[in-house]
Amino acid sequence: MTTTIPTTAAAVPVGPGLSMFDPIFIGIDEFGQPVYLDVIYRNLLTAGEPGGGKSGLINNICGHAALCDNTRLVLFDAKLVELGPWRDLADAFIGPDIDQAIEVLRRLLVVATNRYAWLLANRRRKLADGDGMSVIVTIIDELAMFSTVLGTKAQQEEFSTLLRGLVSLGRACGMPVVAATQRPSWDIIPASLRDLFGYRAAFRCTSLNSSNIILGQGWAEQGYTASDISPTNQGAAYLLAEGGVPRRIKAAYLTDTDIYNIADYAAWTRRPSGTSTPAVNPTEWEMAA
Ligand SMILES: Nc1ncnc2c1ncn2[C@@H]1O[C@H](COP(=O)(O)OP(=O)(O)OP(=O)(O)O)[C@@H](O)[C@H]1O
Repeated sequence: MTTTIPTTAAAVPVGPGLSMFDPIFIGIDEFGQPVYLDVIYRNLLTAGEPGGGKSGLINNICGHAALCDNTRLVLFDAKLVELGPWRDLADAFIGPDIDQAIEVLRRLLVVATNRYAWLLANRRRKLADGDGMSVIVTIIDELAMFSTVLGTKAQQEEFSTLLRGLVSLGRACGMPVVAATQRPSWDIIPASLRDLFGYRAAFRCTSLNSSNIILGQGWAEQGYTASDISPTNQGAAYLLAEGGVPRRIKAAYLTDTDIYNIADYAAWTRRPSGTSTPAVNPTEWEMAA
């Protein structure tokens, strides 16, 4: 009997074939059922006190996006270490630099505007799987660093205005935004910004008011408050999906080793000889649709 040893594939499919249009697994609910998010059409805001588990949730999204074909990452992390493991496969990785943050947001808005022109020309309202256009996922860890700490007041305001623009435009044109903050207060998350996020995850908060700032006014009074999450129950949160009722979840947790392993594998699948070809030089990345 003759056996044929397959030759090494010239290109390994990403994922394989994983897409941002696929539901993203992020953990389980209180009945042990898996919880999935459709981040492609809904931005995600995650907030809660330090150590509550926000980064865990964000890393689940990053891991999924990193493994997806035709998906690009734009990462903002003033602390560098939270999203740092994914930096090699990101189109842009912005550290504690408000000028760069503003510049990149401006470019993203240009891309979003171009995509709307494309949608209009094609008699469409939103991007769909199969359009062939890349999904650009923007992830911001510690929103407050860019909107209240780094730079001048004018720069912080410009950052916040541009971000508001991207969050409102991005969802229909394949450019979702995921943002996290440790400071659930009105100056960081005004209702006008919060309400643009179709998903909101409230990790442990110190007060009913903080929980309401994330989920929306009135939920704490109805019994849905992240202040009832035990400090030792990291990764537990209330997740609200637009139009629904907050749901208690426990985010899946990736250790640092898991994260680096996924990031390394994803970077390998995205190598120029693979099926997905990122910009050769991140400074020359071409985000236009
Ligand atoms: N889903 C989870 N399951 C079990 N443990 C978790 C989970 N999420 C987080 N933890 C534990 O809690 C610690 C803090 O989590 P994480 O860094 O995600 O919190 P955070 O809210 O992002 O904090 P910070 O705001 O300081 O960045 C982790 O190092 C881990 O030990």
